[in-house]
Amino acid sequence: MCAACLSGSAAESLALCRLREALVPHDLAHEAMLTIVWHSRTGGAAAMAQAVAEGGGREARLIAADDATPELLRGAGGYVFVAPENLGSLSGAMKEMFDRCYYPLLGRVEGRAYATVIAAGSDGHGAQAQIDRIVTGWRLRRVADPIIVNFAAQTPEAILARKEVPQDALTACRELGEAMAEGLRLGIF
Ligand SMILES: Cc1cc2nc3c(=O)[nH]c(=O)nc-3n(C[C@H](O)[C@H](O)[C@H](O)COP(=O)(O)O)c2cc1C
Repeated sequence: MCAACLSGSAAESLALCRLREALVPHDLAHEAMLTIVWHSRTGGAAAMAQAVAEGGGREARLIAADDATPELLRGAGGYVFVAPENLGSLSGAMKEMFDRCYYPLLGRVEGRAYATVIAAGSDGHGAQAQIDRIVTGWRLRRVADPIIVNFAAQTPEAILARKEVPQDALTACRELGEAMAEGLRLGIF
């Protein structure tokens, strides 16, 4: 079991570990044009990150927020940030990724393309606005409309349950990945 997953209950931690293993099949050393940085606790953002990567095809790579380094992010042509909203803002692991990478990349990724996908229980705009604010410092350019998928999870049971992402949301994520990869490949972004 990886260190990042040791905090929750045993069953929850094991499930998250499997999720991480399943979602990191790509060679992290490959300098892909489209880098999808993701964090997920109950599977919603993870499934959407996977769909973005499928759309992006060979030019896309998935990086779990815990595994993201300034070097890996610097090697990307564009970014899709996929994460849950927690307590009105970005989930802690995703915020930690920005805290860790922000200053090493400041002034080194200006003008690159980005987009966001947020998994939410009832809102999602706080997390999205927080990413927008952070990457304004990096001078990234939003190139696609924000995607927020609301799972109508507001009770503790619903919030802790594994999330099933609706097909139309997965399709939107695949199309986002496809459009971003194509735009980067053609030099439009
Ligand atoms: C501690 C915690 C706080 C949350 N706070 C919010 C919130 O402020 N707004 C919201 O829309 N959803 C909130 N949620 C719900 C999650 O965003 C939702 O369950 C989402 O599906 C989680 O994404 P994931 O399935 O990728 O882990 C919260 C969930 C947790 C565990």
